[in-house]
Amino acid sequence: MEPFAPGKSLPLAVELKRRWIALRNRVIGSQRFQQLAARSPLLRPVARRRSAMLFDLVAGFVYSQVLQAVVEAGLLEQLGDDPASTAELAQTGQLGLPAMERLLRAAAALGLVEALGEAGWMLGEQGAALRANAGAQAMIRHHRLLYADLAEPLALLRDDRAKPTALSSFWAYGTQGVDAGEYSALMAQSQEMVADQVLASGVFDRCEALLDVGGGRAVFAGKVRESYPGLRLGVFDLPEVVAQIGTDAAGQALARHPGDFFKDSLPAGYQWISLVRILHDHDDDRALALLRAIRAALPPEGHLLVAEPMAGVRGGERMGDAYFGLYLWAMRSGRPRRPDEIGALLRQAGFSGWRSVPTGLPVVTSLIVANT
Ligand SMILES: C[S@@+](CC[C@H](N)C(=O)[O-])C[C@H]1O[C@@H](n2cnc3c(N)ncnc32)[C@H](O)[C@@H]1O
Repeated sequence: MEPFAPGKSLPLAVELKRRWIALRNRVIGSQRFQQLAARSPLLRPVARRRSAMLFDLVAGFVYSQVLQAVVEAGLLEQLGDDPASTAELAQTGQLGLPAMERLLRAAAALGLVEALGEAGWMLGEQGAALRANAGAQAMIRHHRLLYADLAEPLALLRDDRAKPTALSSFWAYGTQGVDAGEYSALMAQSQEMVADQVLASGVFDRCEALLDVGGGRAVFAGKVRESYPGLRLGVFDLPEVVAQIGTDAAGQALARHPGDFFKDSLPAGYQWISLVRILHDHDDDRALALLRAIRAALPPEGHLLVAEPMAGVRGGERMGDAYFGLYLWAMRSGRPRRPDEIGALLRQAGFSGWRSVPTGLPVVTSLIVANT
């Protein structure tokens, strides 16, 4: 992107957009407009919504810490069915009474718990949704590492990914001899939401054989099996991860392929390959090498499914660009990509074409299907 030089002519569409943004920002930033909006019955709801959004940005870190305290203090489990008093909750969370009172009031303001007068506390709407979502709870606990890395965000960005971070140490699986158990468990817990989106899209309706590359403990493959019992399934992952796949009937029914996708060739004989939450973990050179290896393993009428939160997708911008943008920066590898950026890598890797497949929840995942 070239630096903007005043007076330099821009293409008409860009110039019109520049003028519109400049005018809008002057109006929104003017104190007179803000006072007018606050007084006008017509503009007041918009002004309130905008200031609430701005305040959420200002206070987001505090909200996340309240969330973490609620999860770690065991409040979701204790308030699962029956109400509990502040004193009971204080005992569970190992907090003093005033501290628990303060936490509960903060959690109530965020919809995590709800006061039941003298009878104590119950889960709020957000708390009830979160209690049913083991994956989200696992991510909240895991965020302790991300927030440690983000304590000085500018320092993290200026460092240009040179120094190890808490997240990069956590994800240094396999290659550096770190136990694969903890990260595989985290991935497995948050997989259900992703698998639901993929299966609802119907992309596998005509698939006969699928290899899930980077398939972890085969949670995704297991969900595919439930929806398509006749489908032949395989999982490729690092040897220590493949070794963790269960030995129950479902685990035995799939082919296990231990290996390193940057060093070993992928097994042939599968009409479809899936990459679920894999590509964005890797910088462009490694992502391209992986796509080339996949292209080489697929038959002439083969397909690749890429499933991950993507950048620039309407409804998923906060997850793709803001959350994963910073998460992967702190991890020191990978980046969220727009569908067209993934498409360009697919073309470079030798795929003949690709298409985006819409999902109901782009914050959970977007989908791309490529053809050989
Ligand atoms: C972010 S996890 C995603 C797991 C799973 N697809 C999911 O969505 O839950 C990345 C997976 O890629 C595997 N992986 C990382 N590097 C690998 C490599 N070089 N070769 C094979 N698998 C690898 C990891 O072991 C892990 O299971």
